[in-house]
Amino acid sequence: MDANIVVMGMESVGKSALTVRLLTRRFIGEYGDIESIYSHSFIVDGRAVTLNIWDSHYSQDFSADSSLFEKKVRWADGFVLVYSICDRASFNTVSRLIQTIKSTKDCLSADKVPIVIVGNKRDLHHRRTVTSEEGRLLALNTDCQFYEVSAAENYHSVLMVFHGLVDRLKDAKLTTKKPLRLKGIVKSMSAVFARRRTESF
Ligand SMILES: Nc1nc2c(ncn2[C@@H]2O[C@H](COP(=O)(O)OP(=O)(O)OP(=O)(O)O)[C@@H](O)[C@H]2O)c(=O)[nH]1
Repeated sequence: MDANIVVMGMESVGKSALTVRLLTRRFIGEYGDIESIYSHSFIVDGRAVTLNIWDSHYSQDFSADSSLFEKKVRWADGFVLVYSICDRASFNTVSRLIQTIKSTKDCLSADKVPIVIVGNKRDLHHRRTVTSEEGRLLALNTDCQFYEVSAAENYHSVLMVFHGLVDRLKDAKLTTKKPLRLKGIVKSMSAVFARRRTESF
């Protein structure tokens, strides 16, 4: 299976940290201002899966950025929507994103859009402002999957997020590959990963 994934959420919630964790198993702390599409292959239930993962920038106003936002949404087969458990505004943003994504996708398939909601920075529980129950409830009400993770502390939980999304993609009966049409916007990774990119992630 081959699928396009967009990672979205407000600034500083840990979108790059999650993506880089999946790709390299590492947490490096600072990620700079990179927006890239990465290709990552792994085996899920004995089956090879390749995900093209777009670690995307957040735009305050989806409508101001509507054409790019729409392009991202249409390109994507599945979504990882990230908030920080210490930042309520980022949680509210995920809720808005879900509605906007569902209304941007075709009406017929809107209910089935594979979306995983991720509450990140679980290690900062002493600064928590969004409870786990709120995350779970949002997922329940919007027919999404929910995980709380710490990209800083744990690779396994991040892997589970992407496995969960693959399950959703399978449920949506996605089996065909779409070409990576947005290659032109791919920017080079930071020096940290430039070396690693020659290796297979
Ligand atoms: N404590 C903690 N810090 C985290 C975690 N994930 C990310 N961070 C930190 O949060 C900050 C933002 O992380 P990024 O991965 O750059 O966040 P982003 O959402 O990609 O941010 P933008 O590129 O600005 O949209 C960095 O200082 C990270 O080190 C986490 O799980 N726990």
